[in-house]
Amino acid sequence: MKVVETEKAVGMVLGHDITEIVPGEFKGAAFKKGHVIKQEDIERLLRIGKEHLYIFELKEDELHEDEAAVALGNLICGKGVYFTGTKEGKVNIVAEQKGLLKVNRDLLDDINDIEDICIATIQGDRIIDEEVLIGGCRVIPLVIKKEKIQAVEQILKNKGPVFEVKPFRTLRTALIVTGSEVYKGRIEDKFGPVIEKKLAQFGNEVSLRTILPDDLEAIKSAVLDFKSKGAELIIVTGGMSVDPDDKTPGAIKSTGANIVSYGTPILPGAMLLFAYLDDVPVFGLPGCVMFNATTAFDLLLPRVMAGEKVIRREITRLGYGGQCLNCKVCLFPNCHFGKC
Ligand SMILES: Nc1nc2c(c(=O)[nH]1)N[C@H]1C(S)=C(S)[C@@H](COP(=O)(O)OP(=O)(O)OC[C@H]3O[C@@H](n4cnc5c(N)ncnc54)[C@H](O)[C@@H]3O)O[C@H]1N2
Ligand code: MOO
Repeated sequence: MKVVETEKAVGMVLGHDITEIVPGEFKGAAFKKGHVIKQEDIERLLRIGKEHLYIFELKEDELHEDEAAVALGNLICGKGVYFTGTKEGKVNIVAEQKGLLKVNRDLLDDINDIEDICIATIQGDRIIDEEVLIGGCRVIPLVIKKEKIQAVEQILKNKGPVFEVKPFRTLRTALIVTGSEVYKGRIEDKFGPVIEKKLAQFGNEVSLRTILPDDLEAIKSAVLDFKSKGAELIIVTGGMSVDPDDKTPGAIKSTGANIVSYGTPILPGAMLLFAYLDDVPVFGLPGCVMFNATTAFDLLLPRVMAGEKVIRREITRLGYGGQCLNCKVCLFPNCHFGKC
């Protein structure tokens, strides 16, 4: 550490806490060790009686914690994500827009494995609103070797960033409500409104719709017909389990759709079917999606709406964290459900 005249210390790093006492009002650290001295600090420092300061001397190959946090923020934040100014050596990572939060877990782990680097985050693959906190990053010591940040750069090269928020798309959506009891008017359709409400979260609505009895051929024809009419997302409700009248899985299969998963390791929602008819995602939704606040559908729909192709292994992995606790007040997505 070297001694520097206070008036010449702008931009330099304070080497120790500076205590200020104003009788009857204040006693405490006016400036903390590690603070980067600004022009507006000079008068206050002189009023505390500090005409000279101990200053940290950063070597050529070192970065102050504030600079390091900013360098990290620049490296790890991708599209739809920004980071705030530094406070006590840390920056916050925040969503710039509403969308699907993506966190590259492998890159995150590799970076956090570097000693003295810290990135904390919420889990990804969930809806995030604009201006919501995603995480924070910082380095641990007050000064860090530049090579540590260069190591982060190397990890991310051609692979990064760690964080991204993908905007949701508008998809021309078809809804096929099945159930002879609904078709024949014995009961009112309660599934349709639930689906509309869930789609509305993404600014999406139902463009094509029909109500059908539990008839395999009728359901199959409707799926193919809506596909030919330009549906970009097809949702079929009801008839998904094991009763003789449950025709929906067979009907979706008979369209030639590629079944990604029928039987998801998620509760509620085990009877959900997810398929692609060419590139069009097709959901078969069991009755629980109408009844429960949160199900397998809420885990997969955000990814589909962000334009992601969902593969079987990704659904398989959802078993870990796939049991909803059916809390009295549902906090989803701020809970473990679907966070593998
Ligand atoms: N023996 C078994 N029974 C059930 C199983 C099982 O594995 N073995 N799974 C249960 C699970 S889990 C669920 S979830 C439901 C799946 O239900 P489905 O998708 O087959 O639904 P449905 O049988 O068509 O209807 C169930 C129930 O919901 C009413 N419903 C359906 N659609 C509508 C609508 N559009 N509007 C209003 N009400 C609707 C329907 O009338 C029935 O009361 O199966 C469990 N059973
Ligand atoms: O699996 Mo049902 O599809 O859980 O309630």
